[in-house]
Amino acid sequence: MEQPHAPVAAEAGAGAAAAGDGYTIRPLELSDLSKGFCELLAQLSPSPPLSEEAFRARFAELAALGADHLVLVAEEAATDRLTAAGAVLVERKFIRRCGLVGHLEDVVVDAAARGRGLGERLVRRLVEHARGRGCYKVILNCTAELKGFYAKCGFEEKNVQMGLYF
Ligand SMILES: CC(=O)SCCNC(=O)CCNC(=O)[C@H](O)C(C)(C)COP(=O)(O)OP(=O)(O)OC[C@H]1O[C@@H](n2cnc3c(N)ncnc32)[C@H](O)[C@@H]1OP(=O)(O)O
Repeated sequence: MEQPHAPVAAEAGAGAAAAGDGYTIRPLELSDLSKGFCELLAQLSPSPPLSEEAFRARFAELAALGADHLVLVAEEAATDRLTAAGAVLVERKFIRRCGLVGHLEDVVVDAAARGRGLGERLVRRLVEHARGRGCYKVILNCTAELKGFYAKCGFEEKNVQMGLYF
């Protein structure tokens, strides 16, 4: 039986796309909890394993946002394991005639698969989704070490990032 997935799967540019390198980039599915999703996120930030209940609850919340929240993953055909993930959120503003802004978040490629162009492919798909939704820009926060990677993905440095942690 086909696994349920967020409604955004039907959006232009958001569906599964197989490439000749053995990876399929597609929207996150409920079955991805058992395909290494949490282990992948743990390479980005401390991220203890989620219970199936917690994962399902968050998945349902995000699915309710429709195409305004897209999580893409890359699955390796040979292993059925996830090798990359990333998300884009669409912010609905009043300024710019009720303009839309895309926020790129939580981009990660498994350490064993880095340097093969997967990160850039994933980011470009997420950007394409934001553009397709009508966003006038996509923004992100990253460390100075990652400026080169995001420059390769078409981004340029703008302003200063600030944070207030609780
Ligand atoms: C908004 C956010 O989520 S910020 C958080 C980003 N994620 C992380 O820091 C998690 C740990 N790191 C990773 O998961 C990966 O290293 C990523 C996502 C940063 C890069 O993924 P990769 O698949 O290795 O990158 P990819 O192979 O697509 O690289 C594309 C280009 O960027 C370059 N590049 C990759 N990483 C870097 C870097 N750190 N600095 C400079 N250039 C880089 C590559 O050399 C390549 O250039 P080329 O086309 O000239 O060969």
